[in-house]
This record gives sequence, C-alpha cells and structure tokens, in this order.
Amino acid sequence: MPFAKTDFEGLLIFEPKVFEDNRGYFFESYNYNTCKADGVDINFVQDNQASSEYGVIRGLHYQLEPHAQTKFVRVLSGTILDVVVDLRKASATYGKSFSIELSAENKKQFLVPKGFAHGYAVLSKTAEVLYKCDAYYNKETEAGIIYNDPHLNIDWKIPTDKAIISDKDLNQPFFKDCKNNF
Ligand SMILES: Cc1cn([C@H]2C[C@H](O)[C@@H](COP(=O)(O)OP(=O)(O)O[C@H]3O[C@@H](C)C(=O)[C@@H](O)[C@H]3O)O2)c(=O)[nH]c1=O
Repeated sequence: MPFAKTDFEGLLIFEPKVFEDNRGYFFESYNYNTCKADGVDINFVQDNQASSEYGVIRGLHYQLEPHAQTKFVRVLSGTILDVVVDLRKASATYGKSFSIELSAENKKQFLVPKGFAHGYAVLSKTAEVLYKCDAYYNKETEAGIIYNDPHLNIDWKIPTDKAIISDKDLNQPFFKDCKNNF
C-alpha cells in the first residue's frame, strides 16, 4: 500500500489506488496484508464515524497508555483539516503540530501513531469522518489539549466567530499542562 512518510516518525499518509470507470470509482480503503507488506502491521479493533458541519473543531484528543490508540483517518464526504501534535517526549518533533487536508475527493488517509493528540476542523458545508483505532475507547484515560493553545499556535482555517466546539473541548488544558505518559 502506498504510504508516504512525513517528517514525523511513524506519521504516514496513504493514497489509495483508485479504479475509475463509467460507473464511478472503486478502491481498497483498507487491506491488512498490503498494509503489513508496507511495514504497517496494526490490529484495528474499533471504527468511529462522525458527521459535522462547517466550522466544527473536534480535539485535540488522545488516550493515555495503556489505552493509547493508533488512528487511521479518512473522509467519506466533505473536507477536513486534520491536525496532530506529537506528544512523544523523546521524539525529534515533540511539541510540534502537523496538518493535512483530507477530503472525499483527494481520498487521502492519515495514519496517526500512539503518542499524538488528534483533532480536525470541518472546512466544507458538512463532513463525514471515519477512523479505525487499534485500542478500544476508554473514558478513564481520555485526555486533551485546548485547540487554540498559544504554544502550538495551530491555524485551523476557521474564523474564530465560526468555530463550533464542544464544552468539553473548550475546557481542555494547555499543552504545557496536559497529561502525558508517552
Ligand atoms: C471517542 C468515543 C466517544 N464515545 C461517546 C462519548 C460521548 O458521549 C460521545 C461523543 O464523544 P466526543 O465528544 O469525545 O466525540 P469527539 O469529539 O468526536 O471525539 C473524537 O475526536 C477525534 C478528534 C478523535 O481523535 C477521537 O479519538 C475522539 O476523541 O461519544 C464513545 O462511545 N466511543 C468513543 O470511541
């Protein structure tokens, strides 16, 4: 499977081979064996799907060890800005963020390893997002970082007055105070 590397260790971008004909298109959105052949040997156990309208920002979220999750993110309809922050203290990119536009049109998928906080902003009228996880949801180890943390200084591409954010996410801690056992 064609995984492209980023400057962040283990953070990969996947672009599927798309077959188009007069009916439409077909592609393998996930294939364990071909992922494994490309060095991505992950046992996904949970799929999550969410629909959101323009301006929604979800995140930044992660689960602490021993319930940390690898996420494999894609967009079924619309366009999002997907954002991650490296929380791995020994990493060369610790404390840095990485953003990528994922859309139903570009069909890109984003492999986010354990040790990253994850979030996204919806840039289209609506967007449906689906992501595979390799560990189950565990409420007790849920953690987060405030989306507008001044140290991270993430450009979510949404004007402040249009941002729609849950109460939970408006009360997340700053990066400097976040829970981190990575
Ligand atoms: C994440 C999750 C939530 N829930 C429940 C809890 C809550 O009542 C409801 C909505 O949860 P949230 O508000 O946390 O949903 P949301 O803000 O969409 O949370 C998600 O954000 C993105 C950015 C991620 O990376 C995910 O890991 C996840 O944290 O769904 C589950 O039952 N299972 C799950 O796996």
